[in-house]
Amino acid sequence: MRYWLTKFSHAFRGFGLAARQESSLQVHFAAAAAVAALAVWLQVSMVEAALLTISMTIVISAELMNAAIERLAKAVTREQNPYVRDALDVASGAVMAAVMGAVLVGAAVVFVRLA
Ligand SMILES: Nc1ncnc2c1ncn2[C@@H]1O[C@H](COP(=O)(O)OP(=O)(O)OP(=O)(O)O)[C@@H](O)[C@H]1O
Repeated sequence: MRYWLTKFSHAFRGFGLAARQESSLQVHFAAAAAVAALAVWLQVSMVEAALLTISMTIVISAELMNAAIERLAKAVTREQNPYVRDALDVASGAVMAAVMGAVLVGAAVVFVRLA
């Protein structure tokens, strides 16, 4: 039991740290809140709400992984390094892919509701 409590405390520490320090994560939180408000206003179905929730969770998870990779990169070297550059850019690409998917899902839900 103590093992799991320790693991959760580490996870919550990481989440809180990223939430405080990563401005892009704060933008995603604001966007998620706006999407949630829009979903309530549009009275989306349970399935649509689940799709929106999964999409937003993927974006926030990708942003957390990106923040983790940025910190690891800084720990590895402060010098210019082509592998570090590729790793950081691929991590940013993962966030961009997640955001594009979430925008598509959001647009589809809005289209279906307003059509
Ligand atoms: N050590 C490095 N070697 C080579 N390229 C790097 C290195 N560090 C950063 N870069 C390049 O600069 C880009 C921005 O890096 P990073 O995200 O760390 O910058 P930042 O401005 O501090 O970002 P943030 O504001 O999100 O903290 C990376 O995507 C990568 O292309």
